[in-house]
Amino acid sequence: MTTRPEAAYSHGSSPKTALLYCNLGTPDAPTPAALRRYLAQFLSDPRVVEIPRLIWLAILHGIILRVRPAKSAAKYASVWTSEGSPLKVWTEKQAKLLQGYLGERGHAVTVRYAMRYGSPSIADTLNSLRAEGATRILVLPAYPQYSGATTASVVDDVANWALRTRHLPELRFVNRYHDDPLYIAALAESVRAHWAVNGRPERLVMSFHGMPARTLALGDPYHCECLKTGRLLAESLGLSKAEYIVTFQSRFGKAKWLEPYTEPTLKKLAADGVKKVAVICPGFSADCLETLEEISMEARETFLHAGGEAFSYIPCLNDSPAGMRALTTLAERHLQGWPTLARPDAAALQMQRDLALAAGASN
Ligand SMILES: C=CC1=C(C)c2cc3[nH]c(cc4nc(cc5[nH]c(cc1n2)c(C)c5CCC(=O)O)C(CCC(=O)O)=C4C)c(C)c3C=C
Ligand SMILES: [Fe+2]
Ligand SMILES: [Fe+2]
Repeated sequence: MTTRPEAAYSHGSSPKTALLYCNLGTPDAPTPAALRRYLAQFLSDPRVVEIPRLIWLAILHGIILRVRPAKSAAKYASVWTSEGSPLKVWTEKQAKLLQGYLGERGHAVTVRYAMRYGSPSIADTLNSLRAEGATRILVLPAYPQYSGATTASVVDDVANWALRTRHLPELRFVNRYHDDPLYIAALAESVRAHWAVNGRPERLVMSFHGMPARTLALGDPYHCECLKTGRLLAESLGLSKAEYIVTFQSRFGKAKWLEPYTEPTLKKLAADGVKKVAVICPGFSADCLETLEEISMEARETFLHAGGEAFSYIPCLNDSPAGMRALTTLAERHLQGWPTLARPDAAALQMQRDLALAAGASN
């Protein structure tokens, strides 16, 4: 093992705490070439595609990377903004806000964001944080529900960086926040705000990113955590079992994925006479291709085409104050014991306010 060269150790530097907010990653541009680079890195991750390596690499390079980049690029082009990919724009904004909210609560913490695939990479960002003197780093993956393909893959990447690093910071990881009361309250608030404008639907469809069905039998808690988020959100909104449904989207490949699938469910709802639905994607911390194109464009079209009359999409938490407060309190909980507090009174007061808010929302 060779570690990369690092600055000489200097005595007496004060400890510094940082937070690394990690999201999935996105292509640099909505072009086939950028998509090819992004998909090659993403789909070569053995956490993401768990089929025998040699067979998979032959399929990936022989077929998928020849066909998919152009198709995906066209989809990305339909959601691309003047500032770039929505996922990156939101993730960057969330990291800035998180730094601000933590600061307001009296915490001196440097917050950065990184992407598991593409840029800025986790390794580069960890190197910069170390160069800036970070001695303790809390890694917060932007995934409310744990899965091997997402959360564990972030941990792999950090561990790979650690293998090449001599002077390691103290490291902590957030594994999940699928049942966090403030996260659920933030989702519920976004649904209520949406209903206030668009009216109540006959069904609330909660669509989560899918995973191969076999991962459930292999011990991945993702499916259970999605269902729990769905149940808690429904309880918080006072919805009966008949008024909501949890579904799984973004199936990739021919294998069976977690069911029920989102689009066929919407088709069936329309065929059964349901005229008005609202769709929320609680597993995505920020709007991205999968929500803006697959749900708000494609799934809408499917539902309306099948006889539905009103389809509304409820945006992700993005930079909403309630969502940001949930992330901030989550970070605070995981930072405990690390002396980050410049103003302990401010943090304690805010935490009390948030807990009171969550208690109010769940009543
Ligand atoms: C939120 C959790 C996610 C899980 C679980 C997940 C699993 C997973 N994804 C693929 C394949 C693709 N996903 C793609 C995009 C994408 N996936 C997530 C999140 C999860 N994926 C997000 C947030 C995004 C959007 C990224 C963006 O740039 O906006 C794509 C790329 C797009 C495309 O070509 O369709 C692929 C491919 C697999 C195989 C998988 C399961 C284990
Ligand atoms: Fe995905
Ligand atoms: Fe389950």
